[in-house]
Amino acid sequence: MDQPKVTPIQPPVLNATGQFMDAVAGSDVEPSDYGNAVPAPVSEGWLDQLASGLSESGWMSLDVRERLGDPLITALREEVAILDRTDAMKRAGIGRGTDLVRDRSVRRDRIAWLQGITPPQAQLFDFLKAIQQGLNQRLFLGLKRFEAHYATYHPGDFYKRHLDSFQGRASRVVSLVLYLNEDWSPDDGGALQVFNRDSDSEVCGLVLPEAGRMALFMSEEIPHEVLPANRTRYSLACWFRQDEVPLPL
Ligand SMILES: O=C(O)CCC(=O)C(=O)O
Ligand SMILES: [Fe+2]
Repeated sequence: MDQPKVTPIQPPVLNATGQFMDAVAGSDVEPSDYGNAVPAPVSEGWLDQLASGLSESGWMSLDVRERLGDPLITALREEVAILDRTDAMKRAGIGRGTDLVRDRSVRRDRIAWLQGITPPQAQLFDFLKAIQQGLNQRLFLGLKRFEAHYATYHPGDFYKRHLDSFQGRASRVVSLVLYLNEDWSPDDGGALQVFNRDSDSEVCGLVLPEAGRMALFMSEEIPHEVLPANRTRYSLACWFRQDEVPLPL
C-alpha cells in the first residue's frame, strides 16, 4: 500500500490567549461553566489494560466517559464547536514543509492544535501525560511528548486509509483519538474503520465517534480510515512521540 506520510501543518495554529479567546468572544455559543478541574483518574489497572491492548493487537477502543466525566467532555466539545464557527480550524494537510499538500481527495477535515492552556485542555493534558507515563513504564516506548489537535469533519468529509507515521521514523508512536459527539448513530456515518496490521484489506474494527469513546493504536502499524460523515463530527486526536522536538522541515 502506498501510504502518504501524515504530518501536521505547522503547530501551533492556536494561540490560546489570542486567537481562541477571540473565537470565543466572537461566538454566540457560551462556553459551559467549567471551573475547578479535577484530575482525571488514571489507575494502574486501567493503564495495564491499555498496555496489553496495544501490545497484543496494536489497537483498542474503549469508553472513557465516566473516567473523564461529562463536564470535561462537554467543555471540550464546546471549545471545538466554537472554533468551528471561526476561521481557527484550518484545512488539514498531508506531508511536511514544502511537500505539504492539502489533498482533498485524501482528507477533508479541519484541525486546530491544542496548547493545553484552557482549563479543559489542561485537564485533558494531565490525562494524556498520565497515559504517556503509564505506557512508557509498561511498554518501554520512550515516549517523550505528545501533540494534539481538534478535528471537525463536516457532512461528506472523510480521511482515506492511512498510517499516522512511517515505519522507522520513531516520531509518532501511539495515536489516541477521543470522540466528542452526543447520540451518534451508525446512520451518521463517520466511523473510524480499523484495518488488520498484517493484511490491510481486512477490516478488524469499526469505532463510532460517540462522546467519551476513545481509540488507541500504534501509529506505524495500524491502517485506518474515517468514513464519510453525514453530520458534523467532532474529535480530538493526539500522538505520543519519541522525538524531543519536531524533525526539521
Ligand atoms: O478521527 C478519527 O477517527 C481518526 C483521525 C485520523 O486518523 C487522523 O487524524 O490521523
Ligand atoms: Fe490517522
